[in-house]
Amino acid sequence: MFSLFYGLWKYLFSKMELHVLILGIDKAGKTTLLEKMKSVYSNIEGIPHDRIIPTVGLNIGRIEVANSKLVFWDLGGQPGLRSIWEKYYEEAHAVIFVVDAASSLRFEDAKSALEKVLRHEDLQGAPLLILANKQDLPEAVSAEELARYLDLKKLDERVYMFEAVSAYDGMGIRESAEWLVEVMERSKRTEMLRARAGAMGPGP
Ligand SMILES: Nc1nc2c(ncn2[C@@H]2O[C@H](COP(=O)(O)OP(=O)(O)OP(=O)(O)O)[C@@H](O)[C@H]2O)c(=O)[nH]1
Ligand SMILES: [Mg+2]
Repeated sequence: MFSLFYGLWKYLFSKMELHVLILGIDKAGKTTLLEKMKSVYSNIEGIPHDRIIPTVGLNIGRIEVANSKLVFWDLGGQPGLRSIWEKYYEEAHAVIFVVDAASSLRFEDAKSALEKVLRHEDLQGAPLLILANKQDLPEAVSAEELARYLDLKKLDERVYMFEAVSAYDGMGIRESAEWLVEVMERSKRTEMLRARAGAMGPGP
């Protein structure tokens, strides 16, 4: 009997969605990246680059990667909108932080925004994927160079990875999504969020 319930429990949890928060300062390429992810994984063409406008509210994208259902929350990165980010932290299984790797003048702004994200207690233990976006541009720095520029402290206990990507040509997109799924599926944070969702039940 126990194993029957345990099997059902595991089955239900395996069907649960994993929430990925896409953060980064304005113009980093978050929305363009989300559209590219959607087109890579669903074969449906995303919104063309030139029709994407700066995000003010929230864009939601759902994709399935290696049998896991992912829900992406893409928020606006303009300075006045960054205070909204923390409303999503508690429910996020992982964070993608997008950086425009071709705009070295904005690395300092990106670094302080990311440091603030990492200090927030509601994101404790959340795996972090830092993307050096716009690799199709000749001035873009590599993932290793970006890691040196950002020089992040206190990353030791967090599962993280830097990846070079281009939301235009799709470079690094599959590697990024597959890494995320793998780390989220074994993270303690996912276990904790699933247990919490299970304890609250399906609701009325
Ligand atoms: N060359 C190049 N340009 C990109 C890439 N990704 C995004 N862009 C461009 O960068 C600009 C900003 O892209 P968005 O996707 O709107 O950036 P965002 O991070 O969502 O910006 P906010 O919503 O304001 O926070 C647009 O002109 C995009 O076309 C990329 O991989 N390569
Ligand atoms: Mg946007």
